[in-house]
Amino acid sequence: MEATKYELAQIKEAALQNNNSDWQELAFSCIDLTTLNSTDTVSHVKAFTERVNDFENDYPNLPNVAAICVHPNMVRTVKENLKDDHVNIAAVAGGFPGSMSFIEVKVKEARMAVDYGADEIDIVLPLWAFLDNDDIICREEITTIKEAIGEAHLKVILETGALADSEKTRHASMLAMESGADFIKTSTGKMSPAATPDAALEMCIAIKDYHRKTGKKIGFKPAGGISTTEDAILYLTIVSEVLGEEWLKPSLFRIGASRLANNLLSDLLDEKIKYF
Ligand SMILES: O=C[C@H](O)COP(=O)(O)O
Repeated sequence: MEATKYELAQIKEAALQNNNSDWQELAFSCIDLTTLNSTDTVSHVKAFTERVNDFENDYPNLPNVAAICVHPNMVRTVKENLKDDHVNIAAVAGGFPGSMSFIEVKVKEARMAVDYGADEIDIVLPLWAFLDNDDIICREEITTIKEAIGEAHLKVILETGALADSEKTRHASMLAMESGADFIKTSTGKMSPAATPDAALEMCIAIKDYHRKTGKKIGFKPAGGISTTEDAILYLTIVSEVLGEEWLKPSLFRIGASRLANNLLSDLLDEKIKYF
């Protein structure tokens, strides 16, 4: 089986070697800077967006983050305030984080987020169906939401911490990609375990298999609990080892994180920084 070709222990060794400023900058440029708290307010999201606007002036030698990721009702605030055209707006939708709603509501929520300005929509695989082996419902939901959001990119969160084994992770990955996911994402960040290197490895192998079969390049987004530079470089290294350097760019790799940016920045600039 393919998985045996990749030894996590060796990838971890390679990640130690990769932990330099080039890789740290690359990791920073792939961040979906996330605020997904139930206490998020319009004023908080506005201030959060303004930090991203200011970043280019404050750190002209560094790339900005790839996207700001918020709840769907906060998309409008980001859209009204975001000045950097290169930073995308991502919204979680579809009954995030549980996916426990009606398909009609999920579609409407995802579509409304796009109408308010989201470039990317992050939905959760309906685990309530997947864990009952009801692939048909899962495929229908993803396909329907994909169709409803038009040109916006769709990320499907597998919530790998809820999947029993690597086979399930591989199966969920394939199902999501076959149903129209532009990215597959590990976790919501709302349950434990969240992102893990083992799940990331399985998902990257599935992306590679899918690319071999179809020629389509699907992106990968580890998210949930990723807060240190070392974590970020490890996920980049997994992608590099399995999928190759071609995947090491924001169009095919993101890290969803609420706490990582300050730590990466601190390591890049060699001083403790709390910017975001
Ligand atoms: O989608 C992104 C995650 O919710 C972020 O999780 P985190 O707050 O643990 O970094």
